[in-house]
Amino acid sequence: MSSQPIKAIAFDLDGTLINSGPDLALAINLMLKELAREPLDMALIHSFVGNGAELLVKRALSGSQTVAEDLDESFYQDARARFDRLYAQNLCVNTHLYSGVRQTLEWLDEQGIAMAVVTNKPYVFTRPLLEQLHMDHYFDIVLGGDSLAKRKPDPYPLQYILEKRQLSSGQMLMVGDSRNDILAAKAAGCPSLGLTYGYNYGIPISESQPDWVADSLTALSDILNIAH
Ligand SMILES: O=C(O)COP(=O)(O)O
Ligand SMILES: [Mg+2]
Repeated sequence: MSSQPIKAIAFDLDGTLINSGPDLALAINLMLKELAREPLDMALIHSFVGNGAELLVKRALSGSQTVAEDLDESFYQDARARFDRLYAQNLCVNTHLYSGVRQTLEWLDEQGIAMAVVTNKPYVFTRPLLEQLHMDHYFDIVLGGDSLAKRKPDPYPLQYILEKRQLSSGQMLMVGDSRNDILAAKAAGCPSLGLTYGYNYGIPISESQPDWVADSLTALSDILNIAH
């Protein structure tokens, strides 16, 4: 456990704050339909989430976690353009905040905790999604998977925020559902909370050994050790 008080939190988005899996699956299956391919099972598509849109689309076209070696680049580019259009049209059909998220963000805001979003989702989808879900005002820093030169599991996005906020790594908590979040936190020297309900390639988040594991974001009040 961090010996320093937590002053800031970096939140992952997909599978942590919002249940975006249904709409990601919707857009992927609409893309496959346009390509005259069979739809994929929603759980399988969810297991492809975590490394951003490029790998999501490439995995979907391959039908597996491992991208097919013979996947044609121009076929991918065509499919990706279709996905980008279809996901932009369906960002918020079934996407919603997980239970306890809004109340927890509201409470953290009241406590003066500085909050950022660090997602691997392309930025072009991230900002409109936060706005459509009326949660953009909680975050003064929002980084998409393509906002900086490197993305999670690289620590660079977290180091970028620490630098901006003039904080040491022990003062910022990373909260996420994927091993990429925990790997980024460990590499940056930040403490981490792993949530059990999101998308982690079908693997329990505890295997990544975050400092804390919880079933709900409301656990943050205990972790931050501030009287609620
Ligand atoms: O879009 C993804 O692949 C993952 O997004 P996340 O980093 O918010 O979980
Ligand atoms: Mg996630």
